[in-house]
Amino acid sequence: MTSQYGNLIDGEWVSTPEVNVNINPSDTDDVVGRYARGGRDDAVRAIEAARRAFPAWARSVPLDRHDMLMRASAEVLARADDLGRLLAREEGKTLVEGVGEARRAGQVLAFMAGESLRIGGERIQGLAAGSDAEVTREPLGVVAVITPWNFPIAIPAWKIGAALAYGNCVVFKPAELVPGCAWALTDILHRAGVPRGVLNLVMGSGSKVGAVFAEHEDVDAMTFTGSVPTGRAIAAACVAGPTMKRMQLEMGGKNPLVVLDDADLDNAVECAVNGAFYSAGQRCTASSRLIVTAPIHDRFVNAVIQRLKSLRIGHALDPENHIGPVVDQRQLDIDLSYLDIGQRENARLAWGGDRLQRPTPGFYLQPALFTDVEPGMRIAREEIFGPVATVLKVKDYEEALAVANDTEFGLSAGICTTSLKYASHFKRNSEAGIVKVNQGTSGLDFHLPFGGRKASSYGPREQGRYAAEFYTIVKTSYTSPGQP
Ligand SMILES: NC(=O)C1=CN([C@@H]2O[C@H](COP(=O)(O)OP(=O)(O)OC[C@H]3O[C@@H](n4cnc5c(N)ncnc54)[C@H](OP(=O)(O)O)[C@@H]3O)[C@@H](O)[C@H]2O)C=CC1
Ligand SMILES: O=C(O)CCC(=O)C(=O)O
Repeated sequence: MTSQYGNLIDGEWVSTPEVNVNINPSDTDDVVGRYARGGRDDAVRAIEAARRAFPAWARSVPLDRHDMLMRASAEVLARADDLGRLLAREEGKTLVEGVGEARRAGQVLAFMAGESLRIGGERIQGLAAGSDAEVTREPLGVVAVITPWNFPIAIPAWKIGAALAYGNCVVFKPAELVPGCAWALTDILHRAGVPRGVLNLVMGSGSKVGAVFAEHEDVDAMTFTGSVPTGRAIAAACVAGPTMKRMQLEMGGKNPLVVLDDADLDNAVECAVNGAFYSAGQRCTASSRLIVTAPIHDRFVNAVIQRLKSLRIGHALDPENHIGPVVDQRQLDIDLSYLDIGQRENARLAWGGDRLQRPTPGFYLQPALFTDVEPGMRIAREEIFGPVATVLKVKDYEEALAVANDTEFGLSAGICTTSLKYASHFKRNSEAGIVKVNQGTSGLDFHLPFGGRKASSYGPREQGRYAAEFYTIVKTSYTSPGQP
């Protein structure tokens, strides 16, 4: 049987003999669809098509790029309920989260449409008499987009939207677990008028399609979101060839949420529960380390547990549920192994961690809260990427800050406090790319720069106007009037 949903290469939908069967993690008997599984040859053909399309697309009229992205945005927004449903079905986010993410994808495309009109530069007087300099931005060429499964439509939209807005061609490889949203987004952009070869979708495995994108010399830049080990492997391949590729790598996190004695307890509990457990904790910005000062610790932990007891975990498409399944058996096994590791490290499993049975066969796990966690424990240092959070008790703000920064990661960090002094100090001294005060560490605005420090990120920021730093290359031109 060939695939029902093909790859888009050089403007044509192409099916493949190998098929990726897309399974619903809420109900493994439910087949979402049969998607193409391309190989190395498909990846090369896509890159060649993008290379051929680039000169014309680079010279395209900004208003045409704007209008095309706006048409795509309008369709994504108009179909947000259906796309959100598809997302919930293939990834396991709840319906509310899925629809919210689809809307965000539509909004980000509209923002990037505007960016295609706002690309600007500078004119600076040169040092020599009569010399003027212009600093302008040009597209890079062919950009490879490799995305993870946990934000199946928003991350592709913010990468592809930016790449196209600034005049680049794209070869796109989504995570194999979530081909549905990637296909739908590509189809929308294709019908919105993206010319032949400018956007190519190659669904297939990371080790085949992704590896070709990283190695091929006709790819000029790589934007990747995923795990740290994959990011490092891709980075090595991107610099190994004759032309080193520009890279933007967004990777993992082990994000701290500090809760001080003076915090508004209800708000702190909401930030913690939402940040750590919604989307089944499968966010690189998840609040997986809750760092709590001693006087408020027991009240906070009890309140979090009470809140967790009120959450319904079940089928992602049931609007009554707050948290869906984890994405697949592999992720479930990882989560369960960390529950075991935590208990062997003598942390206390204060709540949850049970494998849940529901009417449909799915990967359901009760949110788990560890207390009595020490900063050196593996559960406090390694990214789990599931509904498992740790509580670390600290003496005071100074210790909280030190523990918050004591990590190889640096994506997002939060603090719950009513003290301006501590909030301001934390904003200045947190070693994270994103700092939130009295807000959860997850849930970011699409018009603001997104990215981390340390092992979490490499290269220029994504999103907002800052995306131009990655997706364009600066040219400096000098002009003298010449002889009169
Ligand atoms: N910082 C951020 O912005 C975010 C980071 N993440 C991180 O992503 C991880 C979870 O996502 P997950 O999809 O499992 O991450 P992976 O790193 O496993 O995969 C990410 C993407 O890379 C592809 N890939 C895998 N191997 C290679 C390779 N050798 N060459 C090129 N591409 C390859 C995957 O393809 P395939 O599907 O075939 O495996 C997938 O499309 C978490 O660690 C999380 O923290 C997630 C979202 C946001
Ligand atoms: O938290 C967000 O809004 C999105 C960030 C993201 O991409 C992630 O957490 O995986």
